[in-house]
Amino acid sequence: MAQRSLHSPRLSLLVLLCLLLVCGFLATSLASYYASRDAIRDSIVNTELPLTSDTVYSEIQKDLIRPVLISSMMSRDTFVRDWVMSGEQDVGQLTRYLHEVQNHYGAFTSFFISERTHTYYQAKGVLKQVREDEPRDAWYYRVRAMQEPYEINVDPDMANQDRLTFFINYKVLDYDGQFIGATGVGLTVDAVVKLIDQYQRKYDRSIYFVDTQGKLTLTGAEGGPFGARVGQSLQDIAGLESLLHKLPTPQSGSFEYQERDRGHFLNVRFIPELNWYLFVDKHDRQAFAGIRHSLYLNLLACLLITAVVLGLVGLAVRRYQRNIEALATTDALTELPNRHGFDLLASQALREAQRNQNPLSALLIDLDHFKVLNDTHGHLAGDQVLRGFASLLRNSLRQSDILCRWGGEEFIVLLKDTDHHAAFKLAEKLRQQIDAAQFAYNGANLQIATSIGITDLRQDDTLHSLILRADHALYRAKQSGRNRVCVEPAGH
Ligand SMILES: Nc1nc2c(ncn2[C@@H]2O[C@H](COP(=O)(O)OP(=O)(O)OP(=O)(O)O)[C@@H](O)[C@H]2O)c(=O)[nH]1
Repeated sequence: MAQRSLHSPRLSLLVLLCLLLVCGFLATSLASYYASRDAIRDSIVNTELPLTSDTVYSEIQKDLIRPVLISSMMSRDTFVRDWVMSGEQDVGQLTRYLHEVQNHYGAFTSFFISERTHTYYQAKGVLKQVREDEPRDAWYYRVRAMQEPYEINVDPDMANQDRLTFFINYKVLDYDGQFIGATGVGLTVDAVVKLIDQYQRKYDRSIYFVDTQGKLTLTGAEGGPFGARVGQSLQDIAGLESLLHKLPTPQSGSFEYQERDRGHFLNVRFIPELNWYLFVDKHDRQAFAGIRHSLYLNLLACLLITAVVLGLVGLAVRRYQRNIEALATTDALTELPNRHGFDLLASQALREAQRNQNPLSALLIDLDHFKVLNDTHGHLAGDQVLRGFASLLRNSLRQSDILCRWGGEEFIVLLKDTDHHAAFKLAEKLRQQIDAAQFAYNGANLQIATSIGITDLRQDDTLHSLILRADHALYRAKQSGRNRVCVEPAGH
């Protein structure tokens, strides 16, 4: 019971320490994880995505400004207007003109559509006649009807294997301001698509364009969000169905949405030249992977540190407890068991002897006139004699005998398997040895005599009754002149 009660505070201490360490480590690790997450999130929302959006936007503007100027010049060109107004006589003249513009300015295509004949001219010659009921020609009728002098449009170029092309469509007016046709140049969006691809690969983000109806208009080579293709509506893409309704207002800004188990950061910018939205989209799993990895490493390190600290504290506490236990049962001066230590050892020895009906004798040993020795030579000399006496006793007894400093200058010995006759012989031998012994102290040789009381164990004895009888025997030894051995046999 005593052992267990010593262990439970140790266990509580270790559990408490473990809780403190785990809570402390968890709190600091999680706090730094969430702080880093917020910092990364801020950087994505406020820096990374807007920067990508700016770059893509400026790339588009760069690509568009030159063609807009060229188209503007074409629409004001007197040759074109004169040629139309003089009845579109020599097709070769206009074709050469368009060919020259296309080659010189590096455009992908150049065109003129005549309002009078509805002929679509381009660098290679006449392409076709535009018709109001042909969906592919709707753009022309739109341009004709619009207020603004020009529009930028993205369409498949039917003259060039339907490659997606930016068209700058300018209205051409005669000298009286009457609409006589539409002209302009087209350039492929390959450069923008390449840029999109490069950014998507390098920075792990999706870049795509969406029109005001929510339809994907331009994506990287591998498609838009979740592989969606141009023409698909955001409303048909799982996870993005409700996105359009939630988009930031008025037209540009940041937005976050959830796609099953991962969050997305979205930067949306309205591009007035195209009447499109530019979407730059990044999911958080990749962004947070690094700090999540460090969080796991942190927690692992914390676990290891906790385990090591607990192990070391456990060892230290166990050693400390052992020392305390030893101190509690050992006499510091003689290093013999003290009365508490003796109680533990003696009770067990008594039980064993009584159970097995083995003889056992108790010797109560008291130094004679020790007070005189103390008074004459000093207390330290007394201590030295007590140490020497204890060591002499220890050396004269068997390992199995139980020896203890009972208090002051009194010692007790339990001799296992020994009746009072044998005990008497041993005690007498001890008494003579001590009588003859000299204890060196400070240049002097000190001598001391002992009185010894002996008794042996009865079946009904307790430790108390056994010692009481030995004490009677000791008393008789003292009374009858000291330096002698007296026996109080069990029968008395
Ligand atoms: N130096 C020293 N003296 C101690 C220690 N413990 C007890 N004593 C002394 O031992 C002395 C015991 O004195 P008494 O009980 O009168 O016994 P005594 O002088 O041996 O006389 P008798 O036992 O009658 O022969 C006291 O003076 C105590 O102070 C100790 O650890 N060191």
